[in-house]
Amino acid sequence: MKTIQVVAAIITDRERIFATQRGYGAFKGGWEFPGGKLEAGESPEEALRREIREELELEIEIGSLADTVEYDYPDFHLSMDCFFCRIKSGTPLLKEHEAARWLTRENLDSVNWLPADQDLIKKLKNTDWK
Ligand SMILES: Nc1nc2c([nH]c(=O)n2[C@H]2C[C@H](O)[C@@H](COP(=O)(O)OP(=O)(O)OP(=O)(O)O)O2)c(=O)[nH]1
Repeated sequence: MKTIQVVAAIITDRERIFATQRGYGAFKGGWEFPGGKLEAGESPEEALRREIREELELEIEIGSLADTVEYDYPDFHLSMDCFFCRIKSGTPLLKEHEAARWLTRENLDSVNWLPADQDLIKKLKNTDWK
């Protein structure tokens, strides 16, 4: 099966995490961490900065790796590095997403996360947000 390398940002202000709703494609309507596919020659950090600029017009500070999600979708294998991030400058502007929400720990599972994200969401409920 083909593996897709994705990098995603768990943007947090420590109290809340920023979730976005996909606005197009096969997973339209599902909730995710903003991010996307690595391009040739990019490091995960470079790809993440680029994606977050493109999708949200934000500059971020990238912190620790929260998890690498490995998940088999019917058509591909997803390998997704998820980093804790902070906003360095800007206010999120939705260039590609349908909606966004800042979720507290209590309502972290109140949106319909993509299948690959489910285990990570459970884990985040019980870990520190750095
Ligand atoms: N960014 C992001 N993608 C996720 C998450 N969970 C999850 O299963 N994915 C999947 C959905 C997509 O198949 C892939 C992300 O790649 P992408 O955003 O570039 O996908 P895309 O195919 O819509 O983009 P594109 O080819 O149109 O550029 O990873 C998540 O939390 N964040």
